[in-house]
Amino acid sequence: MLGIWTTERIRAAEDRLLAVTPDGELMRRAAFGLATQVADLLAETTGSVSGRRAVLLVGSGNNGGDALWAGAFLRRRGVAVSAVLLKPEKAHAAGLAALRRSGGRVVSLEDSPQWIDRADVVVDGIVGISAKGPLRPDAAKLVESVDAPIVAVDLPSGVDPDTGAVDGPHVTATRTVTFGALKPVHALAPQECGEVVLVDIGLRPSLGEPDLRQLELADVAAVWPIPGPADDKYSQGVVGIAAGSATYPGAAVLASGSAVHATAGMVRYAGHAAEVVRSRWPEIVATGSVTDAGRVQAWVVGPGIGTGADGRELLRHVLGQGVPVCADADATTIIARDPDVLDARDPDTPLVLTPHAGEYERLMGRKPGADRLTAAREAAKKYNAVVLLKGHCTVVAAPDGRVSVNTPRGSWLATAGSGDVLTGLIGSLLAAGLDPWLAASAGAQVHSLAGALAAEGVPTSASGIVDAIPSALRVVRAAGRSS
Ligand SMILES: NC(=O)C1=CN([C@@H]2O[C@H](COP(=O)(O)OP(=O)(O)OC[C@H]3O[C@@H](n4cnc5c(N)ncnc54)[C@H](OP(=O)(O)O)[C@@H]3O)[C@@H](O)[C@H]2O)[C@@H](O)CC1
Ligand SMILES: [K+]
Repeated sequence: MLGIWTTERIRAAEDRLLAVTPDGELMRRAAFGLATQVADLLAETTGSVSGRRAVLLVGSGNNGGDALWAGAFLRRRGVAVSAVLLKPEKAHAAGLAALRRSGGRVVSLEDSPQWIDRADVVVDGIVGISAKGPLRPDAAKLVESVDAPIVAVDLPSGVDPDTGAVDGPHVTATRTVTFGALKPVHALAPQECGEVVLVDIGLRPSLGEPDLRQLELADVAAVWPIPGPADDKYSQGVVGIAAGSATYPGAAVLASGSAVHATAGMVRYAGHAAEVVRSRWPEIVATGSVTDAGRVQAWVVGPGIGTGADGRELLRHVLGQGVPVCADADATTIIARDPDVLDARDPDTPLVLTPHAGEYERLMGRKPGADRLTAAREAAKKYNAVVLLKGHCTVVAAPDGRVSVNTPRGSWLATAGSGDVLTGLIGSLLAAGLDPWLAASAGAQVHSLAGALAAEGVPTSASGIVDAIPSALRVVRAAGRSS
């Protein structure tokens, strides 16, 4: 599991480490790692390093200092380096001196276009973890004129370090080289960061527990229930699906199919779409009502059940069964309109809510806003539930403060019915007894992997995502074996 720390925590850890490290040492470690990555990118994109041209965009802080020191290291490898200083009077003095000693050139803002035009690579050292807001006009103009691949120092300038929010001009990097630890921006703004490379500068022991986590496929493999010799259909978990209606059976078919593929456990369906579900998935035991569904170890409730009195009663019944519940779609709306429905739930019974931004607004009375980590955390606290906040990056917060982020593999999940598939996955994992935060986090990973595999570069459908779940699980298992 990858750990991610907020900039406040990073800064505190850096201060502790700086106090016991010779002056300038951390920056030189960071800059050496940066220079190596810039040289590697030059080799990859042009076939050589020596004789190539790098332009450094240098802001007024230590981020610019990293770029200047890296420029000095690149000179040793024969790269022609020019630095454009956005605020010459505030440029990092030691870094600038090192660059000058190494034979690097400093060019004025006015002269910069001719150097930027001829650059093989541009290094973005405009601003790092002290960034506030989008790029300022002078920096924005420079960045706009760049055609060469950009290596971002620590993070792409103009993107918020703690939320990944983009609210105006910013850098879109080919590669981002960060130091000491991952920051939220790296998980929340994958398109702006490009490939993220972490350079070790010895910070990890000073950091403590991460603020945010990102599951790797090997983590998913470690928790995903795979039947062993002693397992039967019950020990893998029996999941109940209360979804869909006679008029709209699609949600029922998708959530049920997803559950069928997710684990080897048994799937029960209860609702008005029983006929359709049975004919599509003969392995499912389908009945007309949740009251005669039989024993289940977790419920999926919500997609397509409607938001009227029947839907409300259905939700109440399911919440009162003392087993984990994943409440989605219409169930979220019912809870938002009538939170008393949650009285049916024993507070110790795990509940997973899976709102998109609109449902979040209904639940919380406000939009999630740019800080989606805090938004998800607050909803998790308020509802004493695991909250999976959908969006380009899916954030999963638990009431105990744990948060994970699932960085997408493209935009393939933006298709009708995709959410029903996710709910089915999470429900199956809950039935298998997984911790609800892990169930939601692992479900989101497999969902996005199945989406990418189903799409293979062209738009796919929710049914396509269901069909790709076995392939996604094979990829997950392979990652588990090779880790
Ligand atoms: N500490 C360490 O040991 C290590 C630190 N390291 C490195 O230091 C970096 C942090 O450096 P930092 O704290 O000096 O600030 P940094 O991010 O460079 O910003 C500087 C100034 O930029 C300005 N500015 C703000 N917003 C802006 C915007 N939108 N657009 C344009 N400009 C903007 C604002 O100044 P102003 O112009 O307002 O005076 C702000 O004060 C970190 O990311 C890592 O790269 C590594 O070397 C490892 C060791
Ligand atoms: K930067």
